[in-house]
Amino acid sequence: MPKITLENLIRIDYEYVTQRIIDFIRSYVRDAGASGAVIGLSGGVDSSVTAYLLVKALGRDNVIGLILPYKTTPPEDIRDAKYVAETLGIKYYYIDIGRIRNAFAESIPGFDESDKIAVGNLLPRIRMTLLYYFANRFNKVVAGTGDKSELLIGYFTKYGDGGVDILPIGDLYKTQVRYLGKYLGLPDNIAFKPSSPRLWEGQTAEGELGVKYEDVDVILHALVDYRMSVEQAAEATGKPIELVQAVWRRVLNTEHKRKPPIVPRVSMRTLGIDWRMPVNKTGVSELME
Ligand SMILES: Nc1ncnc2c1ncn2[C@@H]1O[C@H](COP(=O)(O)OP(=O)(O)OC[C@H]2O[C@@H]([n+]3cccc(C(=O)O)c3)[C@H](O)[C@@H]2O)[C@@H](O)[C@H]1O
Ligand SMILES: Nc1ncnc2c1ncn2[C@@H]1O[C@H](COP(=O)(O)OP(=O)(O)OP(=O)(O)O)[C@@H](O)[C@H]1O
Ligand SMILES: [Mg+2]
Repeated sequence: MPKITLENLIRIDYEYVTQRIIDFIRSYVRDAGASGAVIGLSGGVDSSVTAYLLVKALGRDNVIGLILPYKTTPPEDIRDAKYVAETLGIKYYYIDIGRIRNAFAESIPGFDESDKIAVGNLLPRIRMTLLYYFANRFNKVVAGTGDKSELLIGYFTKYGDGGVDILPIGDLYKTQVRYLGKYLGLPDNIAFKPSSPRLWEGQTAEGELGVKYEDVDVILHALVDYRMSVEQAAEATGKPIELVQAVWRRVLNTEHKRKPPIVPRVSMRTLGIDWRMPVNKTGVSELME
């Protein structure tokens, strides 16, 4: 049985990966007939790396950044998001989403501030709405920033930061994204910043999940890429079986977030069951070409 380590996981060819992703972004945006991409800049590693890749692929004049802080956003995140936009030389908009968020709070009967998840998830969903406003307005696609770790364990808000058009770094684990950031020239304070959705004060990803991304990543690598059983993955990674089980449970419980909504069959041909249209890689019907 192979030994699965973080050292091996981060030893990938970052030059090759960068080129693959650049080619993907460029051809996708072209084939979709869009003029570029819009991205939310949080000052975190995922959005910073994705922004660097977008600019390499599309040129700085075709990328728009949105900096969308709420009061739970720390000042250093705003500073880092501005640093990314200004270093890349892209146009960016700064919109404090406090008033929008509070309009929801005031409009919802019985709004319960103590429900961290229901209330916190409003923030990514407000950001998604603003990203699509700019995408519609300037004929752009919305670039998502989810990485393979977050996508597989479902650590994102459904139709919030999960509501996007493309996921350029979706096949890279969080730890790999950090080293890709270094390769692309991101400063260490962004590349190695502890991950956080900043949905409430003091929230960190590892605090909420109860497991470090370094562990999540090797465990997922064993379970998903090597197709190991939970027992095999525990042995190959040297991680406790309870931890491996907990990660696997997250993967299974969040499958609904990675799938289009399900339709029950009541007719002769049903979406998602036997309606299959030949489409090109942008999802547009090939019959139109
Ligand atoms: N089996 C099923 N089939 C179809 N739909 C199902 C379902 N189970 C739940 N659902 C639906 O999904 C909803 C729950 O999912 P969702 O609304 O996303 O809510 P949930 O997964 O509970 O919360 C989002 C999580 O992602 C984290 N997050 C959010 C944003 C960014 C980041 C980050 O990494 O930075 C992390 C956040 O801290 C929180 O832990 C349910 O209310 C229900 O509507
Ligand atoms: N204050 C913000 N302004 C603009 N976009 C934001 C803001 N906060 C979050 N987002 C968007 O939501 C995405 C998901 O947040 P998430 O925290 O997972 O990513 P990140 O901050 O880039 O990296 P990390 O997961 O390591 O914290 C961000 O990448 C960004 O596109
Ligand atoms: Mg973050």
